[in-house]
Amino acid sequence: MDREQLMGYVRNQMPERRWLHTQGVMETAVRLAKQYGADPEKAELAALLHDLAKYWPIDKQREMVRVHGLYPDMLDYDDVLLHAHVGAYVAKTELGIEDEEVLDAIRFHTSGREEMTLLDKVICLADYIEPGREFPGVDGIRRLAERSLEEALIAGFDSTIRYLIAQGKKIYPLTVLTRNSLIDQLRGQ
Ligand SMILES: Nc1ncnc2c1ncn2[C@@H]1O[C@H](COP(=O)(O)OP(=O)(O)O)[C@@H](O)[C@H]1O
Repeated sequence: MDREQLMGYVRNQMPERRWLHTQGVMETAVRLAKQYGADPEKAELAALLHDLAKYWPIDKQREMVRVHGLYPDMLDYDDVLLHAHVGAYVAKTELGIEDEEVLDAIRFHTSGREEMTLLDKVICLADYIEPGREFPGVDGIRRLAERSLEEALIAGFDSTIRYLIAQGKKIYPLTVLTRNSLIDQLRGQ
């Protein structure tokens, strides 16, 4: 599929407000990629595809994670985590995306992972700060994004972890490991 076909495909998978979010993530990811030296084309592609499975029925997502062995430990946590792995799987097997860097950035855009690549960081942060986002603290994260990907991402994960604690929800541990790893990176370890 070419870029226009992929845009049409993704747009058909989601309601209009999520398509606006996707476009916001694309613009922000390209800007961050240029600012921090990642590949803007890969950033735009990963951003376009990152939420493609977000509105797929949860039963279908759970089934795909089980059947295809996509990070099955996620099945014990919030279902919202699944769409990232399902999206990467669909991008690879149905949309012909072969670039593993792009696929990983889709795969880990919600949870993060230890030793995130530059592209992973760009997509994850763009998802937090695209212009349509309005959660408490988002402007502070936007300001941090002007000087440090890592500081901004830590603030983003802090906000997610605080939210999960306030809701009494379980925290998928990879996000905690991701945050620890980003703190080590900031300290130059
Ligand atoms: N480590 C985690 N453990 C459990 N749930 C998480 C974790 N990280 C993120 N989430 C859930 O995922 C949501 C964010 O997912 P995301 O794909 O960015 O959705 P949206 O784009 O709608 O904000 C958080 O609000 C939280 O509910």
